Amino acid sequence: MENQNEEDHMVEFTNPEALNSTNPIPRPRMVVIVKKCRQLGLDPGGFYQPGYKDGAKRRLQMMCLGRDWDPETRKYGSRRTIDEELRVSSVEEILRVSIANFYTTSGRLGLHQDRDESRKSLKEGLPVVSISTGDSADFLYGDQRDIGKAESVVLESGDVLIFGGRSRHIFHGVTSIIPDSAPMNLLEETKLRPRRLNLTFRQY
Ligand SMILES: O=C(O)CCC(=O)C(=O)O
Ligand SMILES: [Fe+2]
Repeated sequence: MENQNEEDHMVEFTNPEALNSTNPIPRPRMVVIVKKCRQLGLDPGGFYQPGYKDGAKRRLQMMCLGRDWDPETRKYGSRRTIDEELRVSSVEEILRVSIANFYTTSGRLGLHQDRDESRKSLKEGLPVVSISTGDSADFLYGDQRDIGKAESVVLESGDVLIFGGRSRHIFHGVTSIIPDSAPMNLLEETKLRPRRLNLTFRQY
């Protein structure tokens, strides 16, 4: 959010519901999600390795469903035609923005805030809903961009992490992917290579 003062960045982790990790997605549903992402990801307009403004590459593969987020300009553009496919999902209909990240075992995502959504969405603290599948990840979060002061939690396949309200502006990132930690039956049923797929949903 532009012109946000330092105080607005402060996050209090007093509301456990604002940042929680549970395991609510049943495996058959996960299989459907992973297969759909795999199919969309292989299409033109699917997964690609985004970069930073300075030319460095991010250490993950990304695909936007719903509005298209440009990691270089950090702005949302119009929808991609490929979206029509996933619009069958009611969650996507409501929340409008979904970004899929695909991590190999060397994948990482530095500490950052999700703050490119509309001023209204950010101000209201509308939650980011994050679904993890495949290999587990060491996920870091905190109220400052400081790895040394951040807390960590392992996100496993099937975990849903929700950060909204006062936790909407947490700094967060992925420090490592835990090799060979994906549930074997998920890999067998989806033919997903043993990697991590993360889906985030946001209201623009
Ligand atoms: O992969 C994750 O768990 C986090 C993804 C994320 O923070 C993002 O896409 O903004
Ligand atoms: Fe994020």
